[in-house]
Amino acid sequence: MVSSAGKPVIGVIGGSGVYELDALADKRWQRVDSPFGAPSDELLFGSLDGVEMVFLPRHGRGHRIPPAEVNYRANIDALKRAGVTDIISVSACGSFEEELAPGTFVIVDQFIDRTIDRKKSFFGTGLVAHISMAHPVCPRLGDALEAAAQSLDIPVHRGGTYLAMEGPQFSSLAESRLYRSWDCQVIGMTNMPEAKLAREAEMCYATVAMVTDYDCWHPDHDAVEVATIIEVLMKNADNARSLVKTVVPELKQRDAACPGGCDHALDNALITAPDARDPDLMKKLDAVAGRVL
Ligand SMILES: CSC[C@H]1O[C@H](OP(=O)(O)O)[C@H](O)[C@@H]1O
Ligand SMILES: Nc1ncnc2[nH]cnc12
Repeated sequence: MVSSAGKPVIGVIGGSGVYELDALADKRWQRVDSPFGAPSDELLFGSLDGVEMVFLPRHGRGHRIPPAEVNYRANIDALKRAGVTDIISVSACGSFEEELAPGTFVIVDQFIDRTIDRKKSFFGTGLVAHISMAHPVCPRLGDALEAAAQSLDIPVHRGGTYLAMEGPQFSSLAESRLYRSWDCQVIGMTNMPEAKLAREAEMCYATVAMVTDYDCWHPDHDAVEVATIIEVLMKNADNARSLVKTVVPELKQRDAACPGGCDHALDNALITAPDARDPDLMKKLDAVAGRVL
């Protein structure tokens, strides 16, 4: 089993507007099957500065899949099967704070999950697991992303809460105000259950939430529309590409296991007695939970 103390394999999940990773050398798209169904697309394998990389467009090439229909379990399972140790999630988001203007990259550190119609766990009847989500973002990945953004002079903000909404419709004004009153900093539709599943799969996970709009609460800005998001994303695409190119070499060598314990998340999580476990489910979990099964 791959350990995050050794050589990392960096996965990038590309959100809206990010459907390729041009910078990769020796690129090849390859199908990876998962017992949890079909991932959003083939995986793009390659390397960057000698580091093995795997890219997956979250909504598929051409943006075919809406946020609630993304098979998050298949995506995370496929990345795990591909050997990925660390996931950088690149996501568009709306901002709830004046200071987090469009173009800002927010390295969030918390999530509130308001999604309602998604499969949120690899585990279930026959093998029950309860992992900790107290600190859902990998501190080592977050540090590296923050430092890389600073070195590139990209406006970056460390920390903040990402409200994951169900969508696909954007929020009403009342909802937008409610989330602001909850002290959320940004909003999107995809990072949950993605972050939960990455943790269950013992992978380091961090989000670069790229602010594209002020949702609909700001008196001086129009309510968010897809056209605005794409316009801002196009302007930020170079920054996103540069960030990935800069951060990956920094993640190359590591002397220790994940300081946040992401790579041992299942150590104390399984509660089902060994003789009560479902062999079929255990088989499906060979990649996600193989280390502890
Ligand atoms: C294209 S507008 C809304 C869409 O954009 C964000 O997607 P992603 O997180 O994959 O960048 C947002 O969450 C919505 O899914
Ligand atoms: N305002 C917003 N709400 C939800 N998802 C988004 N993605 C980008 N902007 C968004």
